[in-house]
Amino acid sequence: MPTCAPIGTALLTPTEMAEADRLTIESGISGWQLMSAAGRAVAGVAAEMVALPGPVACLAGPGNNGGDAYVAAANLREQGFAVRVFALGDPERLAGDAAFARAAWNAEIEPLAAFEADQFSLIIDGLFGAGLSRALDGEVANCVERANACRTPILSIDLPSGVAGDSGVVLGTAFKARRTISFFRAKPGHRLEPGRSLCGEITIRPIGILPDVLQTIRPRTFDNDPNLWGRALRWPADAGHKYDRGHAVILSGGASKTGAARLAANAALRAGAGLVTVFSPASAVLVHAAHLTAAMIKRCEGASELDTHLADERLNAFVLGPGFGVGAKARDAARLILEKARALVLDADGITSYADDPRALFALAREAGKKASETRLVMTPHAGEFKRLFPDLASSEGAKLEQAREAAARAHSIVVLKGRDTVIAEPGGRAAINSTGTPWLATAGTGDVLTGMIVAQLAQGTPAFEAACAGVWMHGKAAEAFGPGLIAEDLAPMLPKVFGDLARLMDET
Ligand SMILES: NC(=O)C1=CN([C@@H]2O[C@H](COP(=O)(O)OP(=O)(O)OC[C@H]3O[C@@H](n4cnc5c(N)ncnc54)[C@H](OP(=O)(O)O)[C@@H]3O)[C@@H](O)[C@H]2O)[C@H](O)CC1
Ligand SMILES: [K+]
Repeated sequence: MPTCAPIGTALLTPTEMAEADRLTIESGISGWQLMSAAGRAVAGVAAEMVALPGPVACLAGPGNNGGDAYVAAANLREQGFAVRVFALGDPERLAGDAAFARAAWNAEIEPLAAFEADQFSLIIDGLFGAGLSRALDGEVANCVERANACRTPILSIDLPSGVAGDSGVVLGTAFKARRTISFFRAKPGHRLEPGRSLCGEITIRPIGILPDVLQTIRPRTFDNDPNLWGRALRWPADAGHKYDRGHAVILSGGASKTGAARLAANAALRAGAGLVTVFSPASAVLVHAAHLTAAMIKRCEGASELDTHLADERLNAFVLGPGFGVGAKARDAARLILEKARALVLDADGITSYADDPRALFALAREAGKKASETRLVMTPHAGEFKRLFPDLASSEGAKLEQAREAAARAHSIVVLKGRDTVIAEPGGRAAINSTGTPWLATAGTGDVLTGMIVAQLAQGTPAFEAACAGVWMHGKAAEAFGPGLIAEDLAPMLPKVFGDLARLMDET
């Protein structure tokens, strides 16, 4: 099995980043050194975006984000660019490192009201970064809207001003940047929508903060990439056989709703489950038989037949929901599977079946987890399904990361809250934000395929959080590999390429 770096790529909230600064400064590197490095890095990216002599506008706010902008302005001037600085508030009131930075600029500072966006070849946004504390309004909001309305490219320092670093939520209004440069590690706001889209291309540069500080900070949020879960992923053993790779079961709906189960079944096989069986009502067995080849089919009419089949302990991971139908039959199936502490991916109708009594599901998940000493339930809701089980959490606007985290703790399960910025959260508080995928994934049946990719990892014995993360990542990578024109059936055939790339990536790390 390939090996991979043990820790994930951490995403730091503004509070954690401030702690990283503090610990670094404590170790002997000054705040001014950090700001100088940050400002120089900003100037470097700016010089990639605009030809000499510019002109370049630097917008400087009242805190250290503004400090970075003054350093960048001075550096660009040294390179020969024509630079004008526009400040929000009274620059005489800047304190600490930002006051040093203003002194280093040592030239005219104009008020923000004098800034005219269309007179420049580049705008550097140094109004607010990690210290954003409230909605943009008045003069600042007006300036942002004027800049967004013209075609001048914007380079944002740390975050587009107006985007909250911990959630990606827009407070009032925000710059729409062509590029964003941030330092040391990215923040959740760089990955979560709408922040992610407003950042444009993101560059993360080291500025002298020592990675060791992460041992003290112990971040809980990560990029969903193989650094996080690669070591935990099961690969076929050299002398292994198919039973070593688990037996996944997909529960099918009735005769007119069988496609979803087959999408999941084929994806589960391609994603590495040793065996896959579709449990089908009698009325749908022949429909499946006409389409399935490597996947097996077994009649399963209802609770008592399912109970009988569950006596076979090799059936270790299940998908329930896609095309299954909403109601007591789904609840009975989920209960039987979780009572036997088998791994369960619950999606679509399976989730909706618990809309009236989510706590019954959470209790089953808690007991299954206790019995197996590991999380057994993975839920894969989109925003609408999430709201059915967690109406109170869904009403807290925009804070997707915290919603998923809270839901996972409450439901004793892995919650995969889907979207362009899918969040995967576990009950213990660890969460990952996914960035793979393309807009073409917004098409019928792709969610069914995702359940197959996750159940395949569960069947092989990968722990539930890592199984969900890996499934989500692969799903996105498969879409990227296929490109435009994608439909759900195209995803599983891309997995051989995705696994090949993954193996190479992990060999390199
Ligand atoms: N390790 C690093 O990443 C480093 C980053 N650096 C840069 O520092 C900033 C963070 O600096 P900070 O001073 O903490 O915060 P900001 O500059 O982002 O903003 C704080 C000031 O802005 C005022 N504020 C906040 N929101 C608004 C608003 N909506 N309207 C008006 N004014 C606002 C805030 O006022 P308060 O009243 O809330 O106090 C502050 O005055 C980081 O983003 C990086 O760019 C360092 O250079 C080096 C290390
Ligand atoms: K900014």
